[in-house]
Amino acid sequence: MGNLSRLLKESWTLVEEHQDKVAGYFYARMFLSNPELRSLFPVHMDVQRARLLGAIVTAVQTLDDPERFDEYLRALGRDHRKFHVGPEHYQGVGEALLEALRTFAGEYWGVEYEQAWSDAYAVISKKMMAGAEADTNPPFWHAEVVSHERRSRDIAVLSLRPLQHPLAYRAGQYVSVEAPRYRPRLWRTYSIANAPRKDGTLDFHVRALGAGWVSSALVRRVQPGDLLRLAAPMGTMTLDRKSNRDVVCVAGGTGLAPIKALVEELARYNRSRWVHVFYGAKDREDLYDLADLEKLAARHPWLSVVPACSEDASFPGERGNINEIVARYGPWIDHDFFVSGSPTMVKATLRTLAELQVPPLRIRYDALGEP
Ligand SMILES: NC(=O)C1=CN([C@@H]2O[C@H](COP(=O)(O)OP(=O)(O)OC[C@H]3O[C@@H](n4cnc5c(N)ncnc54)[C@H](O)[C@@H]3O)[C@@H](O)[C@H]2O)C=CC1
Repeated sequence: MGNLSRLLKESWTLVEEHQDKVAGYFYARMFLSNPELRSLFPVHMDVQRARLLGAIVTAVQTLDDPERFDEYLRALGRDHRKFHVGPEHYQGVGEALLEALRTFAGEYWGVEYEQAWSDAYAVISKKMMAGAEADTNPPFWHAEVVSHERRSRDIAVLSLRPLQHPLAYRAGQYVSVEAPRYRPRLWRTYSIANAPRKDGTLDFHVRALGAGWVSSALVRRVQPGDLLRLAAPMGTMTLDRKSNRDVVCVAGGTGLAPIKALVEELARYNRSRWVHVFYGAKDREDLYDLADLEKLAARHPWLSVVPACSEDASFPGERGNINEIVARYGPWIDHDFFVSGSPTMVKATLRTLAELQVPPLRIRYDALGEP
């Protein structure tokens, strides 16, 4: 580990416990120096708070992996154009960040840490600005809801058509979505659930859960004809066309969305790679897209689908958490992996794959929901 990376990790432990407070302080400071930004960010900042801290933590943790760091930050810069964040704002943001860290780190904060964060922020902001500047797309797209289908009590599949400009993306990527009519200025990320289509339409799989305000509006209130807004595509969970290894996809719940897009993409050109999809849900009602997946498997002999339920004792198929099911079907030493689901599901699956000795470089996942 490099010295900078060590200093960042070390100093982060001083504030880690107070993440919420650091974020609150940071935003208050930033809006004080850039009041014009306040009206563009959500009234309730919780989601954005988590996102900022997630971004910092990811940047800090991936400093040893320059390529991932680079694309992640460029995408973050493009994504922030939706808040009209421009090059003139970055200095004030950096000052607010350092002040927030200094305030909450306590007596162990020192010159070395201050310098490390300042250097890291210089790299971060340069990459974010470069990403934003190179982006010739609009800061966000208006998209019309063309269909809305309830698939279970709290899951819906929506189809959207971007107006005016096409939205170019790669299968497996995700975008921030806003429902201005119902939840103005609140953006949440969702994966695009289909490979790019000629008519430009995009599918989303959404589950309304607890306090998920945007998700509950998307499931329970949004109707065909409504206008939503979408920001720049992000994420690195995409196919490597040069790989000829067989593929294993592990999906938990609506984490199926990007996996479905990848399978559709493979269906356009794949002839030689076996593709195994493990699809986990709590009960059979939650296997909301199984019928579609089975249709795809019937059409493509290289595709197999294994559904599993973790809380449905009479399900006539595999039962258990999806990572355990994957382990039962191995060995998987020579496969490419795609993993998508809740953060705890992703973690559990990564642990299982490590036990199965799958090389980490063959595993793709996006920490969606965290950053
Ligand atoms: N909607 C979207 O576009 C996307 C959603 N996601 C994320 O996927 C998640 C989906 O949530 P739900 O549908 O509520 O799924 P869920 O909580 O009902 O879980 C579905 C399955 O995932 C597995 N699982 C869950 N927790 C686990 C754990 N701790 N260890 C091992 N396996 C576990 C189990 O097999 C379970 O049956 C959300 O966190 C969402 O943020 C991820 C990518 C895209």
